[in-house]
Amino acid sequence: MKLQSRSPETPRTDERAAVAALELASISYNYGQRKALDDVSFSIEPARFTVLLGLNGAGKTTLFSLVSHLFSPRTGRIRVFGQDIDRNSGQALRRLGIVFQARTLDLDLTVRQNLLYHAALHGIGTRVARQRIDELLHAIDLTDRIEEKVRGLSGGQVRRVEIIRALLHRPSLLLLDEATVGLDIKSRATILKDIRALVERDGISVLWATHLIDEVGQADQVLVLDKGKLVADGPVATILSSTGTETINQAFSKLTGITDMNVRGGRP
Ligand SMILES: Nc1ncnc2c1ncn2[C@@H]1O[C@H](COP(=O)(O)OP(=O)(O)OP(=O)(O)O)[C@@H](O)[C@H]1O
Repeated sequence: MKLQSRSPETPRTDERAAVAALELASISYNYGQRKALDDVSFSIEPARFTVLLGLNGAGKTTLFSLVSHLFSPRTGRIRVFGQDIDRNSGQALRRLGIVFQARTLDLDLTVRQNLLYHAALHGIGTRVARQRIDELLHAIDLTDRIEEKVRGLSGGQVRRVEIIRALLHRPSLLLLDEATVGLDIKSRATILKDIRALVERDGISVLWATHLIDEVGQADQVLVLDKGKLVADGPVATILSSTGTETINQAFSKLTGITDMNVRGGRP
């Protein structure tokens, strides 16, 4: 069920003027015989915080791997700010920053070394890189750890370094895959607050993948993915009214058929 349906006669003037930050059209993906994504279509608005909500195995990581061009879909089309990920992959990927679920920093390098290395891979000169690293460390409150080896940081601090790394080339769209998984409540709240500030302050578009319903804010756009299918797409209020529910927790249960699973802070 797609909740944000729009009749053909509804005016689309605003949408024609604004290019979607991310647009997926009829994306399907199989691992052998297993269907991981089934005809998924949606678009997300620029400068919005959009939550991609789905249980483990729903297809969130597969979707991120397709958007970041690690995998190629056999069907459909993906555009980042209007740039087709297959035809103009360089331009599309330049606008994209990604924090994957798996941790990929070099544990034996310092925070600064990791960040400078990544900046060099993106062709950012050392002087500019140092300046951006300092700005981001300050914004994300990690300045005092810059000369420390990553091995010595907490899980939450490692995540924040990964977020800084994903922002170094100044992407317009940031994708985060279960960025708070395994972290304590305080670290989760800090990271979520920092990412929401990026949207408010800098106008960055964010796609935040999670299975934790309490990370959804009342003003967010929400995509609900269930067993590879998009089952809801819209603002929280629209999803509640379309499902006849009062909370996003109830709406999610109704849409996915789950009843008593813990999706409020632990792994379901
Ligand atoms: N490399 C793979 N080979 C075969 N099947 C896979 C592979 N990766 C994922 N899958 C399957 O594809 C489906 C979607 O998995 P995916 O990892 O995209 O979901 P997810 O929502 O990110 O879940 P999680 O939060 O647990 O990572 C699942 O059924 C999963 O078992």
